[in-house]
Amino acid sequence: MKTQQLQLKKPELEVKGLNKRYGKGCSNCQTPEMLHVKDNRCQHCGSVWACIDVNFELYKGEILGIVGESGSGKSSLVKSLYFDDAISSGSATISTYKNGEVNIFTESAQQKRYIRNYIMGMVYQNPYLGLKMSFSSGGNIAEKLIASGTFHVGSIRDRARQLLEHVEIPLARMDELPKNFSGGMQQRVQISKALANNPPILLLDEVTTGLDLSVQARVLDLIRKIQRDLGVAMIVVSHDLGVIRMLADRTMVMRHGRVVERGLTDQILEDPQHPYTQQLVHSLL
Ligand SMILES: Nc1ncnc2c1ncn2[C@@H]1O[C@H](COP(=O)(O)OP(=O)(O)OP(=O)(O)O)[C@@H](O)[C@H]1O
Repeated sequence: MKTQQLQLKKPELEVKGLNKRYGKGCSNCQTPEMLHVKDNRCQHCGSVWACIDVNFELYKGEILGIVGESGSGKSSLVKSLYFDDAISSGSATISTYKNGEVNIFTESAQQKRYIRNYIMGMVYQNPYLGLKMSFSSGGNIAEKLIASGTFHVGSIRDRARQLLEHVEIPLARMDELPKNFSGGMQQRVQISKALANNPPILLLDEVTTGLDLSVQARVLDLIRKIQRDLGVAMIVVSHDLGVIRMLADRTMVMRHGRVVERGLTDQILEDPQHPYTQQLVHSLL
């Protein structure tokens, strides 16, 4: 989707002024502007401003890539959005949640659980964070469905079959523990679990990092297929511009907690403006 087309639509997710600090902070780092250093770490108390004034929109059915070197704040951003980590300040609204009129970060714990169950799915780099390895693959999906109020065993198994088929897990393995699966299969089960309740937004954090190239390609194909078939809006986090090039319509480049460049992925790859992006792009060539 092109930028002009996107701008005519209401964003699915809109994030404004998101700040996230790890650590208690001290009189020298109450705000990120006070740091006066090249990076985002306070030299006095060691606190880190992992996300600094992050603003962006995510539109229905698009894939937004977030790229940057290790420690640039990519994971902190998606973990904050999924409420894994509490933010320091900022707001996010979702058009399909209370008409986009409520800052999701100030909602109650119960409402945040609702958002995690129905509105957002998350796929982690480490499948141990997204899956219960002592539950079968079908059981993992069932857990998500039960959390959202589906209790009929037949319906749960039907939905689990449908989801596992979608991610190309042989149905004969539905009752096996995912800890016996390969890394690529575990990621595919994680994706199916994250999609269990048809969330309009899917967050994917370095989901192919550490996989063999051929396995990586299969997972990337699957992500593209899901976007095509289901029209889910996705945020794809990766340190690898190759992954971003394959998947993302638009891309944001992060460095030391800040977004230093954003635009159509092709544009960023062909004509990077920020010296840091130029460096990233040249390392890909
Ligand atoms: N739980 C935590 N406690 C303290 N500091 C943290 C914590 N998690 C992340 N950080 C710091 O926040 C900064 C951003 O980390 P983050 O994991 O978001 O970066 P990233 O771009 O996702 O990198 P990577 O791909 O290596 O995970 C880093 O300086 C990191 O050390």
